[in-house]
Amino acid sequence: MYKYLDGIKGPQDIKTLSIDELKVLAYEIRHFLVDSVSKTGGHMASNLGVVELTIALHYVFDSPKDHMIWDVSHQSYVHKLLTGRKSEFSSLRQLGGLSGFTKRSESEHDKFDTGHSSTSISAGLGIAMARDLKHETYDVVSIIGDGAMTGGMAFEAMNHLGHSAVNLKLILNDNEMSISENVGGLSRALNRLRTNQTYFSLKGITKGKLSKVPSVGDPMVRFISRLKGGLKYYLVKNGQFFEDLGITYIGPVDGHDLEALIAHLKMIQKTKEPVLLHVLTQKGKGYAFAEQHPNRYHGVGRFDSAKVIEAVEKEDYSKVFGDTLVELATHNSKIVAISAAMIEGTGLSNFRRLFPKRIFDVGISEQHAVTLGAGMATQGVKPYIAIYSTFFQRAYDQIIHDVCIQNLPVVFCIDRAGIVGNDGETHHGIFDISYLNAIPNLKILSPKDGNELRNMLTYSAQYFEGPIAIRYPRGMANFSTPVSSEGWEPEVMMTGEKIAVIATGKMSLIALEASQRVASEIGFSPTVIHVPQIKPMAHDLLESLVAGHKYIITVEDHTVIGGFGDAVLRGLSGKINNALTYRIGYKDEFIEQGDVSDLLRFHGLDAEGIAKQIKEVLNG
Ligand SMILES: Cc1ncc(C[n+]2csc(CCOP(=O)(O)OP(=O)(O)O)c2C)c(N)n1
Ligand SMILES: CC(=O)[C@@H](O)[C@H](O)COP(=O)(O)O
Ligand SMILES: [Mg+2]
Repeated sequence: MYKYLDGIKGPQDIKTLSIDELKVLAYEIRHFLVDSVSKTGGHMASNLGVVELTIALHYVFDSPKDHMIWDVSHQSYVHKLLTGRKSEFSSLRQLGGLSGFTKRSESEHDKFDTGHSSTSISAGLGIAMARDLKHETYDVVSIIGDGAMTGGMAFEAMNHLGHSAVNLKLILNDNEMSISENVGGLSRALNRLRTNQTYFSLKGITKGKLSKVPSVGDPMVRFISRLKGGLKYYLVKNGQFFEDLGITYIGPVDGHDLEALIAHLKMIQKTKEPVLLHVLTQKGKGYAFAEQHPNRYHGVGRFDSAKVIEAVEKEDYSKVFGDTLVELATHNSKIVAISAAMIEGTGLSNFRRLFPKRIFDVGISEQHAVTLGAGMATQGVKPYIAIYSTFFQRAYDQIIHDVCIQNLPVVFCIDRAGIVGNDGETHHGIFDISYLNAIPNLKILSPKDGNELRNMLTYSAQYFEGPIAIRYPRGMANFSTPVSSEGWEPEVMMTGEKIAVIATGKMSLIALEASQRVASEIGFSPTVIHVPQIKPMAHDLLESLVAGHKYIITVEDHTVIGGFGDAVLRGLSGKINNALTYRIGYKDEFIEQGDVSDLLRFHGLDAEGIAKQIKEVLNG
């Protein structure tokens, strides 16, 4: 039971609370978040950091009339709590439950669907421009983290915003962290703003005066906007970069001081030009374990809130990748690793520890990461660019224009290929085969297990004929199967008749399990073939392996539109004696959130579902 939080049905309910009551509300929200997220999993530390900021935003602005755009929106839980969604938190990120991100379909208070980083300024500017075109009046506020601010889209949008002089308000939520420590020149510049001694000696005066600002006519507001020297000079000096772009910089302000936040937000509410309020927050604030280890508490599974989450290394595909790359790099000084703000997630922490000069965290800039690797490859350096499948979408032109046209020996290590689970539709990696298969010169590999991933990486270190993409899924790696092919030719995993089941990646083992089920249930054995190399595909060999089969079923953890099945069947077309063909994978739709096992079952991609479809095909 929470004294204030339980009574919040919408933002109007916090507007009547006093500052002291809002402080109690902030405490209650943190308590609720830790309790609730420990049972469902979710993004913990970022939300704990924005409790006061979100309260202050909803206190000052008038949602849903005013529009708030949360960048990435992994930090939007407090916003969801204040907009009437508390009772749904037990379903957070589960199949059919509350999303972990903002969704327009979920609430009138969610103004844009996000999940990928650095879109909030573009989206906010688009909304604000549409508002002006329609002669409407409301405020648009984009809330962007210091990590998300490193993304190219944010810079492109600020460049446009300053020039267009549209009334858009930016809140820079600066906690000095991306998922791990934030990097880059911008991060250093923000650090200078935070630690400027002149500023802190004046901070008391600034805050004291600003917190008394009641309206646009207030002397302090006029004072700030009129002065060319003094305080204005001093504020301008602090945010020179933004000011030069045409965006008024205000701050920094303590993001856990409700009174100061409210005063500053009221001040920017009055401006009609582009303005950025720099807010300093602490990631994980108020929960000691998360304060000490903000990266461990960035995205969590279910956890015991009374104990710290230990940094255990899971035997997942990312670890296989990271461990293998360390082994390869130990013997080959030309190997380097490139990551776009995902060192931990992609399994590169040990690599960074052992080879700090040969790893490059470029911030949230997948496009730059790819072209950076291309530049290195022209000089004989061997870059391994590790990016999640979903974020790799960002770099499509760079993959084609900068790597594949020049046929450069870059290795793309595509983590989280296939469905990822609870992050949902913005994060599933179910399009990479479709979008990569069309690109000439690119070799695409898709291991069935951890052993095969290791061998593919070893192979890639000796491969200089062009670029390679190796795609592997989120989750624990299987090591139980021997790797029979080093040339990545199709591998017959089970010899049978009539039906040929052709799969790739982790689905090969699931298809094998399904086929073994069918064999033990009804005594019928299909042929099961694993295809480790999707492009170029060994169609001639495949043709001979499926000869005489009446039905061909392809299986992939990917969309069937332009996916693996299409690639198999395109190459076999006209050569398979009118065999009937079926594609098992995701239909032409975005896939919802949920545990991976639930989603596979729901879409007929678990062993039981595939076995059922094999039997249906057999029975006509
Ligand atoms: C294009 C893209 N690349 C990578 C990510 C993964 N990612 C999610 S949150 C995050 C860090 C964001 O840092 P910041 O904006 O400062 O928010 P904080 O977590 O510190 O609150 C990253 C890298 C993403 N969502 N989108
Ligand atoms: C919000 C975001 O994009 C990341 O935090 C993502 O949720 C990480 O996913 P993994 O848990 O698979 O590393
Ligand atoms: Mg941050």
